Amino acid sequence: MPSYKLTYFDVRGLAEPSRLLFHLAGVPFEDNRIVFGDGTWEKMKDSTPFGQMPVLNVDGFEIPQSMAIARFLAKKFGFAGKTPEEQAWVDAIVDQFKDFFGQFRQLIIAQRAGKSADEIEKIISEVVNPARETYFKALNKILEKNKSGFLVGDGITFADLVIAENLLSLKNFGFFDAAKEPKLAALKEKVFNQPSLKEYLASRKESQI
Ligand SMILES: N[C@@H](CCC(=O)N[C@@H](CS)C(=O)NCC(=O)O)C(=O)O
Repeated sequence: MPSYKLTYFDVRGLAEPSRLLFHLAGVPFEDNRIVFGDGTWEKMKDSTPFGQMPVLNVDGFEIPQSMAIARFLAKKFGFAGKTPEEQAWVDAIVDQFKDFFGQFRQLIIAQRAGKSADEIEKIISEVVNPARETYFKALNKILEKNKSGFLVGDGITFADLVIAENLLSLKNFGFFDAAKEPKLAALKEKVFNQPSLKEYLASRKESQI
């Protein structure tokens, strides 16, 4: 079996879908967590392929970009969709997440930069809320069509992991209310109730994102 090392900050964030894939598949990996602000990342940044994390190292072969990593692992472990058509939809949903996250990230950046309450409110009302509406509408439409409770086909794929993780982060930020979004809430529960994830989820380090 290859030796896997996944390097990221000590939060769920963009690496968590890949961590979940390892647990879902029962494949051992080194969960290499870099402490934010202790200088370690600054020293290693230039040696990473794109100067960012996560990075997956497979027997010395490095892969950057969180969703490329997740897709690679999902293909290896059988969670990328069963047919080319399913795989296309899994990828489309993950791309939809990336579009949304690009918008949502504006809020995180503004908060971390210490922007004023007015500026934050403007980003929420003009960027985050409209983007969330589009995103939730698209996901609801998909779940209405696909009767399995998962987003694509009749089994769990990495798209379900990406979306469930993102819903948890949105809940932590106050942008996801399970009572108002029953289909999305059911998806999140279905993912987090997977028997092979239970032990990890019960013990993992929680983070806002
Ligand atoms: N599109 C990239 C974004 C990666 C990214 O923004 N990584 C951040 C952490 S979430 C990072 O490495 N920040 C440190 C830096 O840019 O120096 C992906 O999905 O992997």
